[in-house]
Amino acid sequence: MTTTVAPNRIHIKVGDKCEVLDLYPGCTHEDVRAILCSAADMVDADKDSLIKLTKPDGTIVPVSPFLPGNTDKDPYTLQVHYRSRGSPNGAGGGGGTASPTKIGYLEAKLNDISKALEPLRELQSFREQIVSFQKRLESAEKQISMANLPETKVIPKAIKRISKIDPIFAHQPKYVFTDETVAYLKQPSFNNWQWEENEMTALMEHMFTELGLVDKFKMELPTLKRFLCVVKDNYNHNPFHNFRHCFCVTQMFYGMLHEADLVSKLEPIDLLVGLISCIIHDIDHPGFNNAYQVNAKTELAVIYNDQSPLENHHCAVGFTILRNNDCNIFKNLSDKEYEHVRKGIIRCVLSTDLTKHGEIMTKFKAVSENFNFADVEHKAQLLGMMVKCADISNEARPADVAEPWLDCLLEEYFAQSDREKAEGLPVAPFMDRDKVTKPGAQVGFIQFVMIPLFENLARVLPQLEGNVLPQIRKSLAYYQDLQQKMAGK
Ligand SMILES: Nc1nc2c(ncn2[C@@H]2O[C@@H]3COP(=O)(O)O[C@H]3[C@H]2O)c(=O)[nH]1
Ligand SMILES: [Mg+2]
Ligand SMILES: [Zn+2]
Repeated sequence: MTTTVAPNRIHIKVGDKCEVLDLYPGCTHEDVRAILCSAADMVDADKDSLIKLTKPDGTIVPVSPFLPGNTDKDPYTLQVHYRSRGSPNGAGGGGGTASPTKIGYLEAKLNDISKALEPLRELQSFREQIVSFQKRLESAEKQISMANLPETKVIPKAIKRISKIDPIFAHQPKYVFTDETVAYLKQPSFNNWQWEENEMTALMEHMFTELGLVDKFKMELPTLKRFLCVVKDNYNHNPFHNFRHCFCVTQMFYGMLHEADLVSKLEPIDLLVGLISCIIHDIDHPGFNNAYQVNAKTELAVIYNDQSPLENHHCAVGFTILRNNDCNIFKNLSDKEYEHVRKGIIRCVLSTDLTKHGEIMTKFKAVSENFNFADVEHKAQLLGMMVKCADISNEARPADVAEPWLDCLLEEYFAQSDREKAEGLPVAPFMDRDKVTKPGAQVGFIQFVMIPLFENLARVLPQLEGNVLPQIRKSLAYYQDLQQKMAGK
């Protein structure tokens, strides 16, 4: 007997027209995006374009293969905005012919641009400092090349990229979040997909204020905003290792702090270490992992002698941004506090290299036997474990939030393995599009990496057994079941 699986039927409104779309089981996040773009006659929209679906009551619906079905009485409204790499903030009219609204839009834009030019003056001296810094670096480089060495840039990209400061940030809209949103932000089930980049930076800014870090460390709000904005601009537009991943990791860390009532058990300085570690932990990720860096003998592998080149780079880029006075949220810390914060952040970010996983797990198991919140070393280990958990926490979220992340991860993995094949480099089986299936990628990862890691952390934070571990076990059961079905059992 054959059974046909019914598609999920959704009704959407694009401008004046109504469309009926069928989403078949097994379709991916990318498939859904492609179907929606074609319904909006914008087949050339790329993965950076913004797709927004709203219910008739204005609620935003996350674009995912799990879109709830609806009827022609309550169609979703679909908007697609082109977003090119050149305009990462995504402003755009979405093409179309010039109309009075379009002219109004252009006029408003013109106003925005002229306003945006004001802070340029403010930034002028900052730029001059960067230029003089760059000159000094260039002369240092020249001295190296005087010895007729090949032209190797010994300076991490970070230092050049910091010039990517966008003067427009100062005129970004002010966001006011509802009580419901700020309470939801503390939940591990928070849905990241409905927020745009500027909204995510504003949510992160809220975390600093809510945790009392702005007051405690006398942070100036414009400096904090600038720091977050520069961090955002220094994340690359990779399928997975992008600013949205940074936001998710930070939000899960923040969620765990609240879930386990750590705000009262840790010192503000510990919260600061954890939060900044999450924020910078994958900054300027090139989309190719450490194995690729080492095998391809890239600049990063050479600079860092094959020792966690990416994690070292993320740290270096983060601290290069912080060194800049206009972004330095640590400027009012005492020397002792700064030293502690820097050491803690370096340790947390380096702990996200999964090749260090076994060692970190064993050490934490030992301290968890008699964990002491007054012990500095114990707390440093706890923070490292929390950042690691947050980093791999996608499957601790509801399925409709987690699954698109798996598509993103596999897209990045496949791009790497394709390149490795083309360059004749070793290919890891878990990245090979000819060998990987979605359940195959998740079952082992959840069973042998995620669950033992979260269970280890739950020895000290038992509250994770309540809201976080059950969802991870549910994801494991889902993928185990899918794996069996695919094997025809
Ligand atoms: N298979 C699998 N790997 C993951 C998942 N989440 C994170 N990872 C991997 O774990 C790594 C942790 O550090 P990174 O974020 O740099 O890169 C991450 C991915 O390579 C997941 O859900 N499934
Ligand atoms: Mg990483
Ligand atoms: Zn990460």
